[in-house]
Amino acid sequence: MILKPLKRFLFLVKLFVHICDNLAMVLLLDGKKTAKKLLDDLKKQIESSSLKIKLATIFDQKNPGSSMYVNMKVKKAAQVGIESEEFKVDESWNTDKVVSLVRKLNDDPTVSGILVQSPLPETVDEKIVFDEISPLKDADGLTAKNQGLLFQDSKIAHALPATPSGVIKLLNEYDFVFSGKQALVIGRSVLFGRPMSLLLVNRDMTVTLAHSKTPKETLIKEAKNADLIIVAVGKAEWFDLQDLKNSAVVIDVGANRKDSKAVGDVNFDEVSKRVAAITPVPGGVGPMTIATLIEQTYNLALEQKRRKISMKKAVITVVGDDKPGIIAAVSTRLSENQINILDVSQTLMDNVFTMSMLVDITKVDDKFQELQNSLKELGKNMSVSIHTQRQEIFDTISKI
Ligand SMILES: Nc1nc(=O)c2c([nH]1)NC[C@@H]1CN(c3ccc(C(=O)N[C@@H](CCC(=O)O)C(=O)O)cc3)C=[N+]21
Repeated sequence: MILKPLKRFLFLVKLFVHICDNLAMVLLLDGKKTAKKLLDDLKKQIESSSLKIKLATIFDQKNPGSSMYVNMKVKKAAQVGIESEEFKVDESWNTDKVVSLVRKLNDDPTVSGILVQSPLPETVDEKIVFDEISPLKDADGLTAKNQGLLFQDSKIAHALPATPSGVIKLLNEYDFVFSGKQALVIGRSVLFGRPMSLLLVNRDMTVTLAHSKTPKETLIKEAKNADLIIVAVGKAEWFDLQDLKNSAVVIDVGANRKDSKAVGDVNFDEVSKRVAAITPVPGGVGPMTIATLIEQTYNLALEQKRRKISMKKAVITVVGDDKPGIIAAVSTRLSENQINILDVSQTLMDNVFTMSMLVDITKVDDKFQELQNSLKELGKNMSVSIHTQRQEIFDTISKI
């Protein structure tokens, strides 16, 4: 008699466990929502900063994926108040031509950030192009300088590769604990796998970086022990290993198309049944990549403004009889001294040549007098008068 209620109770417990087992208990890591939160916050900051921010994008116009992703980035940037300028390249471009374009954008003070969308046409060596971007304008964090700072786990502020950084932000949003845990990253690209594994090592994880030459048995063994599995192999629904920790978190970095639908690198239906949390595609890593790129463009604009304020400037005036070679001689002397010309104006009145230049003397600030004398001497040799003054003097005069 006393056994009956107990049996019934045990049956209910078993039933409950069975139902829980079969319910989709997996937590979806919502990149769309997290990215929106980040961008809403950024929009407010940009509005109150009243900065004029511009992102320049370079991409292969014939690559359908690139056009689509760049369009998405441009649209999201516009929503938070960042302007874009697009530069389309095709296979008629070689590496040198793209490098010249990047250099022009580096020197353009209206451009805050540069994004080179991968892949560029086969006629262009992409890595050379990445490294030509000024680290101060590297919105996607892919230059050797910025990846080197990541390698060093440097305290110096630097842009991070946008996709792996977006993954970290998403995991943080869900309070994922990194330290001491086991990670498996599959894919060793410069854009993603390499920087991703470093970001995790820097957060005290033990990381396995697997790739196309990793034997299947190794992959199976590593996946079984991993607390965090990140898949970036570029093959639709490729990851379908069954033997996983039920506490594992799976991040799907894939951006593939199947029957014109967006699908990831993970077989979602199979894997999501066996783990604790997973990112969906669409709506996972993709939106986080875009939000991170945009946030970094804003950070670059802030840093550029800070440097502009602390920049030391001088005004150089050249007056004398017009003769060929004056401009060339002065600009050569300036570039030998690592001085950048910020602005120039020239006039010729009754054969009297006048030129004024605004220059950046930040690098030679402590040798200002030497510079003054050197230019004065140069003027004497050409029978023109060259006068150099710090710009602060003009600022003070206009205040009086
Ligand atoms: N220098 C460089 N930086 C990149 O960040 C970069 C790149 N090159 N080359 C190509 C990949 C690809 N990529 C994506 C960004 C957003 C989505 C995204 O938001 N996708 C939507 C789905 C869109 C759809 O396909 O319908 C989503 O996941 O919700 C996808 C893919 C950035 N990439």
